Amino acid sequence: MNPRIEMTSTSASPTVLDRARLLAVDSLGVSIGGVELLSEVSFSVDAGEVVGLVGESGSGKTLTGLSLMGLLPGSAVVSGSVQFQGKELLAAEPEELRQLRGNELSMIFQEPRASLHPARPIGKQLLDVIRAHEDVSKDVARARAIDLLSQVGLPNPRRTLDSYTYELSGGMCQRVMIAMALICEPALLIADEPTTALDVTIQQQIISLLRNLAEERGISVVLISHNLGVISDICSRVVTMYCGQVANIDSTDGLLRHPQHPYPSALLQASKIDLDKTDDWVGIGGSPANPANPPSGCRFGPRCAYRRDECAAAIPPIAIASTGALTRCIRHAELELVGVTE
Ligand SMILES: Nc1ncnc2c1ncn2[C@@H]1O[C@H](COP(=O)(O)OP(=O)(O)OP(=O)(O)O)[C@@H](O)[C@H]1O
Repeated sequence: MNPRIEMTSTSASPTVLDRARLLAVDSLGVSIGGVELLSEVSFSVDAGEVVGLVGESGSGKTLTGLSLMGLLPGSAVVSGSVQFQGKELLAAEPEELRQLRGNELSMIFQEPRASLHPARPIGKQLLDVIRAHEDVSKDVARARAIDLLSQVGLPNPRRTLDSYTYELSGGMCQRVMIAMALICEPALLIADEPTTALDVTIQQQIISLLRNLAEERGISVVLISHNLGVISDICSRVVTMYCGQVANIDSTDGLLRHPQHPYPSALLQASKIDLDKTDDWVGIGGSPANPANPPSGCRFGPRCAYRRDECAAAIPPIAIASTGALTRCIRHAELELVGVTE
């Protein structure tokens, strides 16, 4: 069963897309089991751009990624608009989506081992995918697999082809997954916590691999991560999510130095981030709001040090701050929020 699509009248209207704009998400909403897990999610990604998607656990990052891939559970009810290369994905037929996933869109996940078959050599798995996409002989596919594995920096691609996942480290498995994602030469790669399961040195190698893919091959990346060090290393813009909504969108530099929303500011303060290291957000006081029972008005309100009564009156609309950031805070103009202190 495919997710049910409810097109909203505003978002279904044609949008003139910038030539460089690859993805435009407009008022995306996702409900599962009657609970609105994503609402009013809007952001865009340009060609060759690396955009970070950050927020605490349960804020809706993975659901957003899965929505872009058309991989939501069949029980999901989806609304809004997701335009990719000018095409409305939410109205696409399942076969069309499968084609797009096979060619233009790829996603990699936190646990690369879980995405690979434990009892089949890596080479066979790669060859299967290559030959599903390209009508080529086994020998040509094998040569392509070796080339892909060396492109992602695996030192001995021939040996890797004959290896099983248990013989490879987590970092090597993630490189194999990235190689697999590159088979179709995607325009957009969604990387969901791709380094979380890896140790710090390997994290940095995978991140520089993703950066090279964006810089040298023009592949756009949506990087989902808890790790602000990783985000600041590679992303030009950051979408901060809270309780199924976008709280803030800013350039990475703007977010780190002059945040325009109390939520990312609090996260930055709590993390005591050192931009030269890959520190995690350590979390802030209180528990994240539950999308099944969200607070009225601003969803971050109950945890916000700057809360006023009017914050609970209505969900704040997204406003443009003087810095150019987009923020869902009615008080942004009067607050002097602190980012990373140097
Ligand atoms: N299939 C599902 N059915 C019901 N609820 C779901 C489903 N998938 C996700 N959720 C809920 O949707 C919300 C957002 O989940 P999501 O996985 O997108 O968060 P996240 O920001 O990616 O968190 P994490 O960093 O822990 O992966 C959570 O409250 C989660 O429990």
